[in-house]
Amino acid sequence: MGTVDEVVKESGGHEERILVSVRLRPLNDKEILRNDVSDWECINDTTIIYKNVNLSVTERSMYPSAYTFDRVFRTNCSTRQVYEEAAKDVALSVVSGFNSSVFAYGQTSSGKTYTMTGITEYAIADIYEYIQKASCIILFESSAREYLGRDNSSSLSATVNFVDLAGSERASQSLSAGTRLKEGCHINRSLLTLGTVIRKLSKGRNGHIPFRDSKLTRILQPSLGGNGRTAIICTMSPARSHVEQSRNTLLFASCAKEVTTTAQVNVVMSDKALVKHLQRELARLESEFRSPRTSLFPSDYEALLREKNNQIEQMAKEIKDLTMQRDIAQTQVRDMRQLLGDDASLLMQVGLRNYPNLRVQGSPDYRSPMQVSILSDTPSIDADIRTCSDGHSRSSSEDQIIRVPEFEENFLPNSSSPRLLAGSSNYSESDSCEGWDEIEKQSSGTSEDLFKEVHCIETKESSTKGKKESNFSSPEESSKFPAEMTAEIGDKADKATVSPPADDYERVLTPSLKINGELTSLPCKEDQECVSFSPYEEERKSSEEPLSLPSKDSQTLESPKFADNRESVPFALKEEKELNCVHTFEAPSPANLSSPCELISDSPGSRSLKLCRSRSCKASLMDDLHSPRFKELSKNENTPPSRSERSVNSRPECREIKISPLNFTSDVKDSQEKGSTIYDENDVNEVSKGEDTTNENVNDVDDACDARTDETDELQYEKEVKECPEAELEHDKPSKCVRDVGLDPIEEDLKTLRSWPSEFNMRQKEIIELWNVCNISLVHRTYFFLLFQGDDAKDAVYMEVEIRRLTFLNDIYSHGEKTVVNGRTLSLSHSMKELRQERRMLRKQMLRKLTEEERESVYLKWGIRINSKHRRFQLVQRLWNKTDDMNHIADSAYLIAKLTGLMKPGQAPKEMFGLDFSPRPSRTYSFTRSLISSIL
Ligand SMILES: Nc1ncnc2c1ncn2[C@@H]1O[C@H](COP(=O)(O)OP(=O)(O)OP(=O)(O)O)[C@@H](O)[C@H]1O
Repeated sequence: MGTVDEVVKESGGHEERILVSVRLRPLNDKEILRNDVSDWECINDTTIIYKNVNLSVTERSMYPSAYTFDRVFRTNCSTRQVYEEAAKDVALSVVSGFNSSVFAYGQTSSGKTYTMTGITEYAIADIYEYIQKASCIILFESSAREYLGRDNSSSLSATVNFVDLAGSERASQSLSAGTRLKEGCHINRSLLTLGTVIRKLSKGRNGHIPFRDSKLTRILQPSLGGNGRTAIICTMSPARSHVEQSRNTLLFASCAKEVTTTAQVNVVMSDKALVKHLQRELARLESEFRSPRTSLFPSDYEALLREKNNQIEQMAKEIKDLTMQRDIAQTQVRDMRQLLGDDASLLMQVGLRNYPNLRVQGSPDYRSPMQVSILSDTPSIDADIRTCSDGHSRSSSEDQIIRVPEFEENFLPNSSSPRLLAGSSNYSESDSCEGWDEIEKQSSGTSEDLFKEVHCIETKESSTKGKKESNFSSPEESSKFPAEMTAEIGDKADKATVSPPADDYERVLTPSLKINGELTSLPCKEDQECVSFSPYEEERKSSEEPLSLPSKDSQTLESPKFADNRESVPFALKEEKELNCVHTFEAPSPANLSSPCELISDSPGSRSLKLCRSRSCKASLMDDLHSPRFKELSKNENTPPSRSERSVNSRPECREIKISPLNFTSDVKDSQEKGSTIYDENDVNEVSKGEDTTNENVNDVDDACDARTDETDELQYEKEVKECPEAELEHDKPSKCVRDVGLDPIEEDLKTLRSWPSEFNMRQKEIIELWNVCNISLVHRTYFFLLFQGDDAKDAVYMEVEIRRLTFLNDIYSHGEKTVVNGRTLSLSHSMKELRQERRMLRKQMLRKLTEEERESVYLKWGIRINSKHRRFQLVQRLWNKTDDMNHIADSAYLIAKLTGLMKPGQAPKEMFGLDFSPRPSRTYSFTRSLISSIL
């Protein structure tokens, strides 16, 4: 027999027969005394036989001699054994919710009470044991239900009956009378009814079952009627004297053996539980009805499985990518830590060589927390920051120097930002660091030197008599051009010979003809190309594509952006070995406003290039010729009031100066030896002092300028201003005419330098405001902001260019107009769109460039909740939005520099903002492409 748990598990609602057993008791003392014999014998566990050999043939034919039941117990079997094998299974069904009954059936004194007493005791004991275990379980389940909020008030309800029937007895044998006899009759009737019911039940449930014929059968109906398990233990005496009762008992047992019952679990549920159960069932059925997935076919399961597998693969890839990113980040952190662990000399080396100084404007005590936070891995930063702060914009080496890490990664300014000019776009292929190294090699110390060289030329030029310079440089001798030009001015200033440029050169210039001393503007043939040098220019479509060369540019100091494209913009200057430069202006017609320069010719066979060189001319490279700002500037205090009255046609005094190739080196050397650097204030003063001498040497040019004053019409003037505004200024100052050709910026810059710090701050704020209004690229702003800190006098030029450019854009945008630059339409909406794209890029870069800790630090600093939903979006939206808060501006710049892996500012070519004074690297360098690759 199994345990209670096993019984519970095995209980089921299936049809089964009544378990019938027979227990044979031993002869009792009375029977023994009577010498009664035992005629019954259990031959095995299931069969009992009648062994009286004295029966007649008739008796033998009437009564079977062997009876088989579920279990037969011999006389020596214990009640415990009877219980275990004949009653326990049924009795313990009650704990599983089945009704159960255990009967003891047999004649009087056959041992019914003797058997049932034991069985009941054992059964109760087992049930009690089960209840004890179950109580713990139920208690636990109740707690769980309570915890889970489940209401399960259903319970099992079953009964177990232990029935000790009265024994049937023959009235004759009991010798009872009176009430005892009457009782015996009722008992026998009940037993008879029970027998009848059993017999009928054994034949099936067809027909009427007389359960109500006796109280006994009415009571036992649930146990016999089907919903319950029943075990009948028939007890019998082995004595021959009771053979008839024993046969009846066995007959009863045999009938009972045929009776089948179908026991079912009796579950009792409260109304509340029933309602909830039904509601859940209803919800489940509705869910199945709505969701076809619950009734998926095998094919659907396959598709679902494939989908899940794909998702798993996708997630595995993402995990792999994230792991790789994490490893990279860890490597970077490790490298930085190693860097931190290096000695100070190494830091200095790294800082000076590989991390060019980035000058940062700041208030005296300004120190950007953001900077410290972001660049905390760059040890030199803090030190540099601490040692800085001069109180205002940098103007010396004591300025704050910020080293932005990851400068090996270049960045790409937004398309709306000024692009690298032609030369800049032709840097080399991939190794940006190498490119920078190249720049450094070629221009170490360099831009300054060359700038000085240029101004030395100007100084020297100023010392020549009546000579004017042209800044054209032949492609073959670009680096020498300024000197050559200067020399030519010195040698042939009075020749006014036309040096016809080659076609290609002519193509990029807006020529104007000067015939018999009169200049005639020629339409610019390549306006678009000329404009392409504006700051709005997109990167060149191809490095091989000949770049348009505005005459202004060609007049300006040697520009790297041209140097790289010299081969594609061949000049005839070398062949001609002379360059005519006419210190005069052409006032272009409105149609030719974009014409940056004019080509003049005074003879059919030759043409003179009217070259106007001035700072403004240089600046105009980056400015739009239509810029109203330009017009305003042209009317500034440095502009003689009479300039607007000049006429192009009345410039006889503006001689054409034939310039032949010069020895740049020697000239530069001479100039440098004289210390005539344009931005050296002392030198400037010297130049100013030497003004008279200069004037004497250039009288003819001065005369020309004077003469022009009376003939200039306003329109022409404006055109001139747009093209060569500074040069025009020189015409207003005859006494300075020649010197001004090269040195007019000096005086202007000199004035500026005297109040430069405040001037710088003012311009910087103006630029920042305009950036904001015009939706200029944040990367461009950042680069410009970090690059130009006012510590260099020539920054003024760049800032002026930037202001003009932005003013122009603002003017266009404020009128809702568009402008087309190099085939590209610029408008406010377009700039806004590009700004949004750039912000998206920056958002992505935050994940790539900043560690999680850094990002959290940034969020905290910028007042953004770390767990807010669109925290990166919020952050990029705040960048550069407080134009009046320089701390905010600096923080924005540092963050963007970090995100974009800003290029090495100290080595970055400033010409990307329109001007350049440094030589170009000989090798090509796809700077723009490297920027793109660094961002994408
Ligand atoms: N298996 C047995 N082993 C030994 N003695 C037994 C056994 N069965 C019954 N007896 C004895 O037989 C006598 C009669 O038993 P019991 O009272 O249980 O019979 P009964 O069937 O209940 O009679 P009644 O129907 O009158 O109640 C008792 O003294 C009992 O001890």
